[in-house]
Amino acid sequence: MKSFSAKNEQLVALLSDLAHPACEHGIHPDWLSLDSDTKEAKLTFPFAIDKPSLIAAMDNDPDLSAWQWTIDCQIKRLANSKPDLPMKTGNVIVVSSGKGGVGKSSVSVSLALALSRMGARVGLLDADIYGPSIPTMLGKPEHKLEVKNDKLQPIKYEQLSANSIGYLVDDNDATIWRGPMASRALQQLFNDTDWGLLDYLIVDMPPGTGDIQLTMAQQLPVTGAVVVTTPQNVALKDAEKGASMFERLEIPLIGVLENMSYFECGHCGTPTYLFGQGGGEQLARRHAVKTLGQWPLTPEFGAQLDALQKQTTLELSALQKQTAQRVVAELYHLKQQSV
Ligand SMILES: Nc1ncnc2c1ncn2[C@@H]1O[C@H](COP(=O)(O)OP(=O)(O)OP(=O)(O)O)[C@@H](O)[C@H]1O
Repeated sequence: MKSFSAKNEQLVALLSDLAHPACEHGIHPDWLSLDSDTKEAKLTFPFAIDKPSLIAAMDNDPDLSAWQWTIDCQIKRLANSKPDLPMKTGNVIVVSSGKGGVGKSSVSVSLALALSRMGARVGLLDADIYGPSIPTMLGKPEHKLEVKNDKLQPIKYEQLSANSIGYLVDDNDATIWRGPMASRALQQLFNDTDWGLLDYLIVDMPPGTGDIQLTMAQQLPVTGAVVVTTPQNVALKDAEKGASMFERLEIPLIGVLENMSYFECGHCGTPTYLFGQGGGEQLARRHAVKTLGQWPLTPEFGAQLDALQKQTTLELSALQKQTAQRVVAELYHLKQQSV
C-alpha cells in the first residue's frame, strides 16, 4: 500500500476526534496506511479493538466513510511488573476491589468475554480464595480439572480459557489460608495452566488489601490494575486503599470502574442513584486515572451471571463493551507514557 502523508494527517485528526473509547488518546499516524487511488485505508491498533462499534462511529463521518476501511489489531505485549519473567500470558490485568460483593467477579467475566469476542486471545484466572465465583458464572461449578502433559486444562466458554482456585480446593479450606498458601495456589494456577498463547490474562483477585492480596499482587507479572467499587462511602474508602496498594507496589492503575452506580427505571429510563453519585469519579481523580465506566444495577445482568449454566449466551451491554475497550486502550497509553 502507498502512503500519502497529507491525507494521513487529515484522517488521523478525524479519527482522533471520534467519540469511541479506542480513540480517546488519539490515533498514532503509524497505525494508518492508505491508498488514495483506490480509497482503501487500513487502521491497525496495538490493542484489542471492537470493530463493529468503531465502524459505526466512522460511518457517521462523511469524510471517513468515503474510504473503504480495514480495521485490524496487532496486540502489543507491554512491560509488566516483573521484567525477569517470560511474558507467556500476555498482558496481565488484575481486577481488584477494596471490599467484597461490589461486582469484581462480574466485571472480570464481562471484561474477559468482551475482549475475547473482539478476537483477542484471553484467559481468565479466578484467584478469589474467599469466594471463587467464576466456575458458577461460566456455568461449570462442578467441573473437575483435567491434567494433560503435566498441565491443568482450562475450562472454555466460547473462545475464553478460564481456571479457578475454586477447582483446586474446597471453599471452606481456602478461607482460612494464610498468604504463602494462597500465593502458592495462585502460582500453580498461573504457571501450570495450559493457557496457550494469550494476549490478555484477566485476574479476579480476592477482595481487600491485606497480606494475601499484597503477596498475590507481588507474585504476578502484572501489567495494570482495575479497581472496582460501588458508590457507597464504605466501598469507596476500601477502594481507596486498593488504589493506594497498587501505587505502593508500582503497578499502574488503569482506572476505577464504578459498578451498581444507578438503577434505571424499566418504564421511563430515569436513573436513580441509590448509593450516592460521583464517588468513583472522585476516587479516579484523586489518583489521576480514568473512570473506566459507570455500570447500572441491572437485575437481568446479575440473573444472567447467577444462572449461566442454563443459558447459551451471556449478553454484554454496549457500556460493558465500551469499558473493556477503554481498559485496553488506556493500558496501552499508560505504558507508552512510562517508557
Ligand atoms: N451491575 C450489576 N447489576 C446487577 N447485579 C450485579 C451487578 N454486578 C454484580 N451483580 C451481582 O451481585 C452479586 C455479587 O457480584 P460479584 O460476585 O461479581 O461480586 P464480587 O465483588 O466479586 O464479590 P466477592 O467479593 O464476594 O467475590 C452477584 O450475584 C452478581 O450477579
